[in-house]
Amino acid sequence: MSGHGQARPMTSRKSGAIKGLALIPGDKSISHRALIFGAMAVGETKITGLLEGQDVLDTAKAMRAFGAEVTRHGEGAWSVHGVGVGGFREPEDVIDCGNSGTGVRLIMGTMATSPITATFTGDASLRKRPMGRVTDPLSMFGTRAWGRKGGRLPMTVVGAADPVPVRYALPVASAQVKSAVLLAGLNAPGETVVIEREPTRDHSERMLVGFGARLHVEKGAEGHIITLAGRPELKPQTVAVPRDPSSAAFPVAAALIVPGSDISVPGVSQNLTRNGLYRTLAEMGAEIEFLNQREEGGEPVADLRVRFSDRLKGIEVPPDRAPSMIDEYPILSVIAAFAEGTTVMRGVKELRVKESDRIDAMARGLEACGVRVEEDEDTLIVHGMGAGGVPGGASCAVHLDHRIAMSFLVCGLAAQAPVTVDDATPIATSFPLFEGLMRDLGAELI
Ligand SMILES: O=C(O)C1=C[C@@H](OP(=O)(O)O)[C@@H](O)[C@H](O)C1
Ligand SMILES: C=C(OP(=O)(O)O)C(=O)O
Repeated sequence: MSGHGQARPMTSRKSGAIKGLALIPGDKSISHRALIFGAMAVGETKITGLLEGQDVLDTAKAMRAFGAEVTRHGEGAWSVHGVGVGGFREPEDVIDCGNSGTGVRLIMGTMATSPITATFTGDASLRKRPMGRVTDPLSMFGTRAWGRKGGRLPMTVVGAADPVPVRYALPVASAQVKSAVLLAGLNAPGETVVIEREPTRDHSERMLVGFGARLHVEKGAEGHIITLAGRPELKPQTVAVPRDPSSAAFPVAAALIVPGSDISVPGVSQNLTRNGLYRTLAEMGAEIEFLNQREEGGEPVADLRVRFSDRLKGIEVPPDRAPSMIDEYPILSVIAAFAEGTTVMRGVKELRVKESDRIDAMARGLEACGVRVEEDEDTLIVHGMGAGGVPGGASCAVHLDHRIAMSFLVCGLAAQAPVTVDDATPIATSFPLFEGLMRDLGAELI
């Protein structure tokens, strides 16, 4: 959906207690991967709990364009008839990944070692994001790519006809780059090795093993050394997608800051490479219980019980925790505004290359809401005003960024005066049920 429709402003205002059961949709990262790995397997992969957000729907469309048969059977129930590793056909038209960095980067990796050419584009947000971080390592396989200045979309990628395997140490902590290189390595002969100094979300590694690839991870002085044997036959799987901890963060935050709240959020992934926000909230004194901890669909999950927490305290978030909560800094900065004391978030410069510059978007919006904020290239500092202490009464710019929109709408539920976002439509990329789910819990969204 590279054409962005009409902006739809939305306002949230001080609400009564947030109460009830919050059934969060499927994890976005795992949903993209279920479709892509399913397309690389021989036979039929069955998926339940797939996130039907626009980002994932764009990946489904792309997989069809490369030759896989992708079918929706009912809500969250999908199947993919894969074409096998190296079986992608050349798409007849431009691949439009909409708003999704994960979609475009993983798909570029997947086609990079097949003798086909594809041109990728996206919406105005995605066209600003750097693709060189993916096309640089892909060039080591023999792939060529031409894009706009600064390695921006639209970009044409010519897959390597005769790929060679690669050994690559990630210069940024990015699961998208790691996954793109591993996906390219699937169709290269020999062993492809990716080294990551700081661990990032490990869904690709877990799922590749599940689909039958030979992949192992060693923990050495350099970090994680991930070795993948090329040209496996991937076997179709049944994938049960767990609920998304990044989406869960929004109703969780609302419950923490709105007086009297008490919600249950069942089956949320607590994968250690994803649950940094929840560890941080525990340190801030949030009243969250992690009940019935168990495994579902190969992921550790827990049922969360979250209550209003009037004594949240600001903390220093350890910078090495950043990769495990990278998408949660916008909502954490809202929670921090309702805490007592200062919350310091360092080592977060990757936030500047997301759907928007998230440090800038949060700093400007929080300031407009009356919160004192400091920032530098790699840091965001929020001076908390305590429970009920945020004035609000502002209009915040979303910059085509779903997480910025949801963060400020949550802020308005506990601020003294309503908060408006200039465009709520991007929320549909990751959490199309947000508005209805939040209203059912008692949130006043207008
Ligand atoms: O691999 C993934 O599914 C994702 C990785 C992260 O991006 P980076 O790899 O750019 O850190 C994250 O921000 C994004 O929402 C999803
Ligand atoms: C950064 C995000 O997604 P992507 O990179 O896939 O656009 C996100 O969902 O917060």
